[in-house]
Order: sequence, then structure tokens, then C-alpha cells
Amino acid sequence: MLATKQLTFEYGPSKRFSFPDVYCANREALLILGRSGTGKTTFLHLLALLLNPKSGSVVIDQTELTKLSVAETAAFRAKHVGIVYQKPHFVSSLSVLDNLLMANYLANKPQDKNRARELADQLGFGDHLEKKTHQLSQGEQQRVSIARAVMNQPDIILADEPTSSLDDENTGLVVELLRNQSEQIGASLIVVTHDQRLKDAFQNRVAL
Ligand SMILES: Nc1ncnc2c1ncn2[C@@H]1O[C@H](COP(=O)(O)OP(=O)(O)OP(=O)(O)O)[C@@H](O)[C@H]1O
Repeated sequence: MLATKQLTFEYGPSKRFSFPDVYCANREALLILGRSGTGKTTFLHLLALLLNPKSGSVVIDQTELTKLSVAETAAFRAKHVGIVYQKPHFVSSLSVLDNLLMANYLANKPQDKNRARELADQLGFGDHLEKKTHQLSQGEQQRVSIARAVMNQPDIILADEPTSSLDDENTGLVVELLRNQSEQIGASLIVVTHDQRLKDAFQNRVAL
């Protein structure tokens, strides 16, 4: 479960945000829709406490993230939150496999090669595990990014514009992968996007 209350943030006096309260129950999915520049990435980063709100709270299950120290927040995020970033941010010197295992390392968990291989097969990049990430197509990188986000079986999956650069067919595929993966591990899924094509795939929607 993820719930926010009265979240506000500012980059400076002329760039202030007041976000609507959102609630996403366990195993449910929520779509947050907004035009470019409305603060979608900012909001997603606040949900993961990658940015600190000016005021308000973020609660994941029993934990109020906004009350944790920086180190506690980082540890909590690594274990309980999977993030699909707008741009993937891979470690370019590492293989696809090692980029997946990095998620285990950051969460202080044993490296689970079997899970990485299983996810790679499910998401259709099983033949690319030994390659460097830049040798993969954009769509393949997007799927690696989804696999990395679910490596530690997080309680919450956050996805930032996961389909913006994809054609209709791959958009449908990525939404299905995100939903399947979150259902398999019982996670809540929150997607922020300007992509109106995703509207029909989500019953729960909030506008920014
Ligand atoms: N680090 C920053 N410093 C100052 N202003 C910023 C910073 N990051 C973002 N902004 C501004 O805050 C606003 C919201 O940015 P944000 O990236 O959250 O929007 P977005 O809805 O995700 O946009 P897009 O769909 O284009 O990615 C924009 O006007 C942006 O210029």
C-alpha cells in the first residue's frame, strides 16, 4: 500500500508544486496522468523519497518514509521499491546480467542469478544477458529496466513514462509486462505518464 498526504515540493520560489493525495492498495494499479511539465517525474521521485518533500507524508505499508533518516530511506527503497526510470541509468561497463544483480547488491541481498535468468526469459531478453546494455535496442533496454525493478520482489513498483518512446504494439506489451510482474509478486503498481494510450488499461486514475 502506498498513500500520500498533502505533498508539496519546490525547486525554487517560482516552481512550487502541491500534489493531490493518492492511494494505491496492495496488488492494485494506479495511473497518474499529466501533460509534459506538470511535475510527474517530480511526483514519482517524491513517492520514492529520491526527492524530499517540503511538507506532507509518504506512507508505504506501515512505514512513514518521510520520518526515516537518509540511510534508512535508501535501505528501505532498495528492498521495497522497484523503479523504472524515464531513462534507464544502467552501469555501461557491466553486462545486462550484472546490471540486474546490482539490484540485489544494493538491497544487501544475495545475488540471485536464477531469478535474473528467469526474468530475462520471461521478458524476452534471455539471449542478451552477457551483452552490454548499450548493445540492446530501446525496447529491450526498457524490458531490462522492468526486470531490474522487480529483481527484489518489491512491494511497490514505480514507473516513469515507461511507454513514451514505444509504438502501439510495444506499448501494449510493456503495460502487460508491468501488470503481470506486479501481479506475480503481489506489488502495487504506480505509473506516471502523459501517454493517453494507457488510459484504458487502468481503472484507477489520477490527473496531475
Ligand atoms: N532540478 C530542477 N530544478 C528546477 N526546476 C526543475 C528541476 N527539475 C524539474 N524542474 C521543473 O519542474 C517542472 C516539472 O518537471 P518534471 O520533470 O517533474 O515534469 P514532467 O511532468 O515529468 O515532465 P515530462 O513529461 O516532460 O518529463 C518543469 O517545469 C521542470 O522544468
